[in-house]
Amino acid sequence: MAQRAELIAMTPKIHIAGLNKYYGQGHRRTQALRNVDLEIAAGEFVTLVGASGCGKSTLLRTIGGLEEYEEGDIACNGNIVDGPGPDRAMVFQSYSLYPWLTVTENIRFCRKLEFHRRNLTSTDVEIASGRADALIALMGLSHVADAYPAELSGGMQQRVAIARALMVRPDVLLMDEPFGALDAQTREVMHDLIRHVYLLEKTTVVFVTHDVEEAIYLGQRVVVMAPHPGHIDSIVEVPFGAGRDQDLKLSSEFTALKRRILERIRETSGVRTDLKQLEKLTRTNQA
Ligand SMILES: Nc1ncnc2c1ncn2[C@@H]1O[C@H](COP(=O)(O)OP(=O)(O)OP(=O)(O)O)[C@@H](O)[C@H]1O
Repeated sequence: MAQRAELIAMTPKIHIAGLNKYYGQGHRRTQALRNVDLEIAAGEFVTLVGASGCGKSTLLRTIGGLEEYEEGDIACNGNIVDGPGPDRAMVFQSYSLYPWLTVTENIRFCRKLEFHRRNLTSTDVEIASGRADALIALMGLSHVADAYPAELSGGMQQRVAIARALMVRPDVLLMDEPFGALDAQTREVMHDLIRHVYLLEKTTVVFVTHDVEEAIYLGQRVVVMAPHPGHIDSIVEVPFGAGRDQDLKLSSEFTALKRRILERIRETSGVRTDLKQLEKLTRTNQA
């Protein structure tokens, strides 16, 4: 099997070089990302972790074309990213479904818009309907296909949002803390579901999370980001193969990796220093 470096050389799905990103103007201008270099191969599952404010969402949104960038390059399939496109679908923590449409209608909706735009034929529409039905089955939504979002649990709503994102057969699925609002049990189910879908659809996935366990369980590589300004601190290869189950999280190899990444996030977040300063301040005030 080809090594990752060879894969990237053959098919660099996402290429990021020298990316600097700023927010605001004048004296309010702040740098959110500094000199980010990252290459992601076709079919890779990469997770982004790091302390709050280190630029995970900014990086993801910039890849998605939702944020402009001033310096550096981002390319998807060799094409410079200068806005959103059907090659990159996004899934957010909030499900952002259309409340007045059923599950099936939500999933078909954006594809319908595309048909209108591109003036496609009824055969294309039929093919899309088949795709929608397949995704509904794949995501375990068949029994709620005619329900409205308000009638579904959070986990179910997120399944609909993922199915909708997959509807356009994106090359890259960009996920911003998609399971952040779900309870622990539902998250576990969603982890196994998203891995199953990923292996089946062979999509490239970039996934932002606060949860290091989630990042290791899902990813082939974990990109650890650090703040002030946001940058890539290190990239950790996950040594586990495609066949993963929940018991993996209990293995010593998994917990050691988790400890290593958590330690790195603590080191780079500055929280430890802040606590020390706070202790010092408290002692001074008490003296
Ligand atoms: N629209 C915006 N305008 C100005 N500054 C912003 C904006 N969005 C993000 N920032 C700043 O950019 C930096 C990176 O934010 P970002 O949300 O990307 O970090 P994050 O790692 O995703 O954080 P979290 O884990 O808390 O969601 C932060 O300092 C944040 O305050």
